[in-house]
Amino acid sequence: MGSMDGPTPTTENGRTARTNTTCNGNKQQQKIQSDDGFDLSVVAADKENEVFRKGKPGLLPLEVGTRVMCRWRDGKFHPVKVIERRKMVSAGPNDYEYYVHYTEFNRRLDEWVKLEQLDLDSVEADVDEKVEDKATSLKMTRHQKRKIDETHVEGHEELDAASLREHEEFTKVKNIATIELGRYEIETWYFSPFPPEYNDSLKLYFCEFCLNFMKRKEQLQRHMRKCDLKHPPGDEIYRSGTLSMFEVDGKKNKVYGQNLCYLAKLFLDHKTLYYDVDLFLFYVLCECDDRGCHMVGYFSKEKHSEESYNLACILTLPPYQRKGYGKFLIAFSYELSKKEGKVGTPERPLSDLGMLSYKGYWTRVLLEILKKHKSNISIKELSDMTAIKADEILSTLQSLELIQYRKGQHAICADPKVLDRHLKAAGRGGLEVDVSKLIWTPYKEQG
Ligand SMILES: CC(=O)SCCNC(=O)CCNC(=O)[C@H](O)C(C)(C)COP(=O)(O)OP(=O)(O)OC[C@H]1O[C@@H](n2cnc3c(N)ncnc32)[C@H](O)[C@@H]1OP(=O)(O)O
Repeated sequence: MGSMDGPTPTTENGRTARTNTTCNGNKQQQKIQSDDGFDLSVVAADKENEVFRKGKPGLLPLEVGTRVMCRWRDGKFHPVKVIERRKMVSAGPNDYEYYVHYTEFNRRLDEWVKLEQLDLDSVEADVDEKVEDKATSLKMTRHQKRKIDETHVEGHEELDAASLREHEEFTKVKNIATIELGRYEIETWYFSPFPPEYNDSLKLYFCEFCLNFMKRKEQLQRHMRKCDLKHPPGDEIYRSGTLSMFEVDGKKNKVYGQNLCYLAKLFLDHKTLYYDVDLFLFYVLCECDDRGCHMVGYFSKEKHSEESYNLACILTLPPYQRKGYGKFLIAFSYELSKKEGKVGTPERPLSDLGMLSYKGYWTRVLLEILKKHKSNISIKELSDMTAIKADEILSTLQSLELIQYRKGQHAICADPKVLDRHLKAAGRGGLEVDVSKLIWTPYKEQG
């Protein structure tokens, strides 16, 4: 496979990518065929690349910021940007691994790749670094501010450009690669600001009940012999079959709340990590068996929200995703809002998966009501029935083209056939919340 100068393009994919891109990765290369159908452009490109590599002895190691094509797990080449590089153990001068961001994909797919996964012929000549230099030499941008808020490391307002960049770079690369939680080993998605003593650990071991985390398996085994929790600390407010929901008060269970935030940040990108867990309630969903209650996912909720947020962060742990638990958690958050007699909305920004789940939930809930009531119902009534904010009802129905604007007013036009078509397209409903099993009163500050 790869030599010190880069991979020899012997695979079909390598060859395909090469024929489609030139050295700067943008222009399409003309396909030249010989009489017997052999693709001569490959040979031509190989020659050209040879020259390119020889002509650019400084190509390797690649600079941070380089844009290049990279072979992904689907076997195809995709454009990436190099975020970071590291020398490999027992390495030659150019033996680096590269941490890349696939520019077409979400950041959770960022990963370390080997040189042979990169198509060096597609390296773009200009490295982005200069542009980034410019940005960091200016005052802090909104984006940078947000990045810092995300990880909530205090004192950043004081940072000079160099330290700021150092911090940005630090958070760009996933620190923990995998975690062990209960019977699952889970690959992480994003950076999470664990205390510095965990910085050198690629894997962390979590107690699935108290969520304490450790660097070594033996520590976890020792801990499990002592830990007397078999479910999240707090009140069980819902039980239906094997499914239970626990309400954990961040003020009463500070360490648990913080551990949960560290864990959740590994799968949440644009969310602030609040150390100040006192202000939150955590609703932890569990599948229960004779060994205990195993966390499936959770959502957090501010005790008092001025913006009528009924959910701050939501997570279904990856092994449990796409099984309807996300919609269950969303439905649960609205059931709590109904009990409070308030409308609610999730805190922004929503992630891509968060947005998909919410849109799916809103669509299904609204269509099912419209099916029963035909169009004789107003947005206000829908909002009262569902605890969904009127704005979100309007935008959902607008996206389904069920709203007409007549005489200065929005009117719902719901043809039963159209409703059925949309309902079919809306997919599965998710796990149902059986409201009769919810035993809960809204949070009240204790005197
Ligand atoms: C306010 C906020 O916190 S925003 C941040 C939201 N949280 C995150 O992004 C954390 C990481 N992601 C997750 O934890 C999960 O993906 C959640 C919580 C968003 C959804 O949880 P899940 O248990 O997978 O949800 P559920 O099984 O009910 O599916 C929800 C719907 O979202 C869509 N969806 C969810 N995941 C995917 C996916 N990977 N690809 C395509 N569609 C998806 C589908 O429409 C799905 O319904 P379907 O399976 O019937 O087609």
